[in-house]
Amino acid sequence: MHQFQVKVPASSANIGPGFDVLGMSLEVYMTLDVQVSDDKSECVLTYEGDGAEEVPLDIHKNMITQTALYVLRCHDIHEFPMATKIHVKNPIPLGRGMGSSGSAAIAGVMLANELAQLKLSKLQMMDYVLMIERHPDNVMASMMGGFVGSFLRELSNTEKEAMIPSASDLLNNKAFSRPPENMGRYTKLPWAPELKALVVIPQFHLSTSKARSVLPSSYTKPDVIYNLQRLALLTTALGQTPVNHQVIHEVMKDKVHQPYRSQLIPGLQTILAQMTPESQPGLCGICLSGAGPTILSLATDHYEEIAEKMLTIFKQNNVECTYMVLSPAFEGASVL
Ligand SMILES: Nc1ncnc2c1ncn2[C@@H]1O[C@H](COP(=O)(O)OP(=O)(O)OP(=O)(O)O)[C@@H](O)[C@H]1O
Ligand SMILES: N[C@@H](CCO)C(=O)O
Repeated sequence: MHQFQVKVPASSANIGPGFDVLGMSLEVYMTLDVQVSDDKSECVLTYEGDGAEEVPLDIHKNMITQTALYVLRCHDIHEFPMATKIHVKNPIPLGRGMGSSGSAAIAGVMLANELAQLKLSKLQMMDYVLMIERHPDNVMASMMGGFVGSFLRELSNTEKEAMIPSASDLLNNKAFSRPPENMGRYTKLPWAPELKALVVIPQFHLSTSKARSVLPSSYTKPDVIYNLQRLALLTTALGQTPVNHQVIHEVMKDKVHQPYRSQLIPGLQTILAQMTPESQPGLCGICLSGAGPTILSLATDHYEEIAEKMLTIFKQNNVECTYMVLSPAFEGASVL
């Protein structure tokens, strides 16, 4: 019997001004325990954790196994080995801005790579992940680990054609396209050891597609400059010890996505306006985590007080929340 475990961290994307550029992995992990035996039983998927009531267990409908089947199809393999048992444990909240879909796509690609012994490198696996996720910030951080900046290289016209089918059509086997090679480029950025991520997670779902649909199709020059200036400093400010709380607070501000998404997240505007390093000892910066509704705060201490203040503001807006204090998952995704 062949047994292995796929382990993929959650992630937080954007980190303020780095829309679709910056991401950090978070040390809360989805795991897949996989057993392949040579008896004649069916492929079985079981699941526990967040989303257990809603996530399909049919391997042709579940995003993890659909992604694995897409990768296998690209290698002329059309089904899982017969007796594959996959047990998913998922503590990553679905549809909340902690990269659940990116982690699921990575888990699926790593599952296929291991089952079929494809011997793809992490960057080669990222090509398949990017066919599903399309923007690199969450998935590059989850796969590579730590605090990461990334972009998609420019594609030729032929390569652009490979990207025409939607992720949904690729996953549902309604279209077939191999990914362009070496699409994703990344760099790991420094991270000060005293910084931790506090994620305050509202108990409602916000899909990334809905949160992207409220964004404008163009931006004013002052707003673009506002973000670029902050982004440049942010990439080094988060790696400097001792951390400068005030500088980080200023450079985590954003004018590209948060102002538009705040209509979808009651309480976000108040949190951004009221909570500063001056009012909350230990707090550095605050931003929307990914597409939201989770709020990411970077802080050096007093995590509980910061969280309680946010929970109070959310409660005044009739939103219940939970929270976690997490370090970056520096090693990224792995197969054990
Ligand atoms: N473990 C999983 N198993 C199956 N499907 C999943 C899993 N995790 C996520 N998904 C799919 O991804 C969807 C959520 O993706 P979405 O991009 O909207 O949010 P997110 O990835 O949690 O947030 P963000 O991209 O803002 O960080 C779920 O509704 C589900 O369809
Ligand atoms: N950069 C993405 C992250 C969420 O998947 C967004 O904010 O839409």
